[in-house]
Amino acid sequence: MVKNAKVAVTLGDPAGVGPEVIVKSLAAMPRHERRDFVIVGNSKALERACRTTGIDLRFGPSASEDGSTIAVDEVALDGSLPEIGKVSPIAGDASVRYISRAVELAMSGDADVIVTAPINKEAMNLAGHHFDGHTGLLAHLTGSKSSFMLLASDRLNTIHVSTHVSLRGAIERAKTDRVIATIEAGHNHFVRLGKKPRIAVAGINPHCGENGLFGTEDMEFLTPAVELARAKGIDVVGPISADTVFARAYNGAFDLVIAQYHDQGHIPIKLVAFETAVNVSLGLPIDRVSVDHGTAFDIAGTGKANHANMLSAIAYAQLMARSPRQRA
Ligand SMILES: NC(=O)c1ccc[n+]([C@@H]2O[C@H](COP(=O)([O-])OP(=O)(O)OC[C@H]3O[C@@H](n4cnc5c(N)ncnc54)[C@H](O)[C@@H]3O)[C@@H](O)[C@H]2O)c1
Ligand SMILES: N[C@H](C(=O)O)[C@H](O)COP(=O)(O)O
Repeated sequence: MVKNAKVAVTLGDPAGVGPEVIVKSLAAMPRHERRDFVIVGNSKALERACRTTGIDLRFGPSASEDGSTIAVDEVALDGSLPEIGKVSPIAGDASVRYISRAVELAMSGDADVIVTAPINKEAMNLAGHHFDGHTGLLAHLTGSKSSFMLLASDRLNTIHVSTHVSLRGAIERAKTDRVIATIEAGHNHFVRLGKKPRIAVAGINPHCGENGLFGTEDMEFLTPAVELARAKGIDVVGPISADTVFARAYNGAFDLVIAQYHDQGHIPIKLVAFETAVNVSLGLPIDRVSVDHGTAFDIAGTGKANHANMLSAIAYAQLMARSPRQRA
């Protein structure tokens, strides 16, 4: 068991609210706990966030014993510090290189877990890094065949069969094999955290297609996936109509809902737990937890960004670091 988990926190897009929520979170924790963190990014961006928020923190290449200096693993910007609140390829490129460096730390054992501040996907793609977000990029960097996005909160958890694709693409992806793989990834995660989860699969069509009246995908692909997963000993039911399954889970009937596409799972979670829900990447050889909000360019540089979500991500990351992975 890891005692004091070493947490690598990536800065996110330096033009967004990432640096602000990081410095606010560090300032909110007892000084000695700051020794467990290394920020992967640029001190200049952190210092700017300190000025914005009126926070007094010191950064250096390594943490001091008493936690008064916070460790920064410097990743040089390819240009000057990007302007706050603007999409920029320099910021997009930097945000990818922070993640890449954090993966090196995690793969080598120099970090137990990665916590990520938000990146801007437009900026990342403008810089020539053609990924759909952290989840796909992390799969690429770790040589993983697939990765899954879990959104976790106190009363509602949902893992997605697909995420950053068009609705048309999502329907194409909601096939039996992929649904089973998603059920298994979610199941294994909960088992790792010490719980045998009760899982519900959300239908893809209105009322699960109503026996083919509104589409046949539920009976063709989702019902067999549930049957096959049950045969593997997983406590899973469905498909259940997506308009009610999240409310039932929120009220305690299920520990995890399998969402068929991005917004099906994201809307309910962000509605009930925008401040506290965290985004967890599953199916990778390393652990990564993130805030569930984005770069919020509309408020970046104002000091208004709420850091509660970053604190939740850090707490969930520490929980994962204390929970050993199951051997295959
Ligand atoms: N973890 C991530 O890296 C992540 C997550 C979500 C979105 N994104 C990316 O962020 C960019 C902007 O996305 P968006 O505009 O759809 O969503 P967003 O979460 O950045 O903003 C949505 C709304 O929530 C507010 N908000 C967000 N974070 C807040 C905070 N900490 N405190 C107070 N208010 C906050 C914003 O001001 C805005 O009004 C996109 O490129 C998107 O892909 C990244
Ligand atoms: N859909 C994610 C969310 O809202 O939390 C977000 O875009 C981040 O995705 P990645 O973790 O793949 O960057």
